[in-house]
Amino acid sequence: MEKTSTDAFPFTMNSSEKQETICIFGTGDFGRSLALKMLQCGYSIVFGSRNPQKSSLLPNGAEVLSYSEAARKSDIIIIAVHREHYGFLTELTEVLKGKTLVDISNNLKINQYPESNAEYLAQLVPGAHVVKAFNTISAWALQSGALDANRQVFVCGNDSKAKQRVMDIVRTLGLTPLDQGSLMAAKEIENYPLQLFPMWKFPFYLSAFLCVFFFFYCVIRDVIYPYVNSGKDSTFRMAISIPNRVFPIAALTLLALVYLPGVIAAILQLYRGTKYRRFPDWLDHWMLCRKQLGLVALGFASLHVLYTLVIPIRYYVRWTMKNRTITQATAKREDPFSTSTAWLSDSYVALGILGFFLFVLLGITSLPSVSNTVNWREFRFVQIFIMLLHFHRSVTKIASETRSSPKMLNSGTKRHCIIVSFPSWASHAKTADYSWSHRCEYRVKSTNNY
Ligand SMILES: NC(=O)C1=CN([C@@H]2O[C@H](COP(=O)(O)OP(=O)(O)OC[C@H]3O[C@@H](n4cnc5c(N)ncnc54)[C@H](OP(=O)(O)O)[C@@H]3O)[C@@H](O)[C@H]2O)C=CC1
Ligand SMILES: [Cu+2]
Repeated sequence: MEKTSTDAFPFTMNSSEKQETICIFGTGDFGRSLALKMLQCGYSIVFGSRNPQKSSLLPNGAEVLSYSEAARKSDIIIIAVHREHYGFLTELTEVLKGKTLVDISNNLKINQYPESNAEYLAQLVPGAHVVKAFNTISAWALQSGALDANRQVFVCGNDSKAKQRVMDIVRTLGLTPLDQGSLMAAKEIENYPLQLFPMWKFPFYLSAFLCVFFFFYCVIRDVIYPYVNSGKDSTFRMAISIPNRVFPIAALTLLALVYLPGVIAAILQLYRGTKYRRFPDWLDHWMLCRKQLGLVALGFASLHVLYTLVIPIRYYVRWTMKNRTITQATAKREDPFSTSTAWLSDSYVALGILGFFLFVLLGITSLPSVSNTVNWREFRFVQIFIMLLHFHRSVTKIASETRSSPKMLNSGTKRHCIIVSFPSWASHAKTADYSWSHRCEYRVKSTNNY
């Protein structure tokens, strides 16, 4: 075996151990980056290239030969060439017989070809052992050493010996190999890097839609309607009041959507009378992105908390309070302290805090590192508590509203339907900001919207 790398990287090369030579086909970005990394880890590198003389920017210590010459130097060959150019490999079938070919290629689109690139390579060079690896690692990450984000290398292949050798190399490079089984898994591995936040797409679009929809709904209700009705300019509501109503609605809707697919799945299983049948694709996907839905919901809930905390320092709120006090004083009206109202309002806020705390707890327990330490029953326990708190909170809220404004009782029947069907959602949808204490008139009108 040759040792060309010793001069370039004497510090990583232990003279007593003789590292194997690895052949890399293709002197492009990825080939060069991988070679550099391998040289640093003590391997000898032989490049195979169409133009061995013209190749430039190659790492020091690497040798460049023609494809067929390079292939003879090593029995592990990394194919750093795009799939479209694999054609030349058919001429090398004899040389490549019995060797390990590592397919690192990616495609531009998901399921671009009927068979995976690795399986295609195996068809082109029948005598070789094809192993899929490295495709999830980027050339940039290899060069800059920024591998903390993704150290995982999915490896699959039909020949277990060849696969084991590739996994050893992956380990030597300081990466974590994950055995994905036979070459049949290659397709999935190739699709993986093309999926941009695969499980986040649906939650993202859904929450964007919810936000936009409810924002405009609230604008029509709280800005345009009062303007048309009484010429009142309340555009300032678009900064805090309306977002603070939109966020909790979005949070609770998303939270409901976290639990809904489980119920649908259970109903479906009962209806079919078996659990050994696949769910429809939409349900499957929905189930798989529940954690993301939950985390987005938690994000909205946190925003809601922040927006709620600033309420007392808002000019509008301070002005309203001051004005009420002055009006009351000049009219010499009395407003005796009501312990029950104090109780209701305090417990309302307290339940909100506890509900949020448990929501955060649920978010934390759903993180993989934490959920491993929490068993399923403990997880359910936290979830059920959140549900209970949400429910209680909305009931106290409705109770306090009803007390603070006897007029509210008029629409009581309608509201009860809402309470039963969508407890906390409804309570938030109605009034999420301070206005509940001093906009009773207006609220009676708006409640009828639901
Ligand atoms: N860049 C990246 O971050 C990653 C790339 N990959 C995969 O690695 C493979 C190579 O990618 P990358 O290095 O970026 O691509 P480049 O275009 O930079 O390099 C491809 C190399 O293929 C060789 N080649 C052989 N035959 C042909 C041909 N007919 N036409 C053109 N080139 C040919 C060339 O080397 P020569 O001139 O020496 O013959 C060329 O340098 C691809 O399959 C890609 O999907 C995978 C993960 C990440
Ligand atoms: Cu709230």
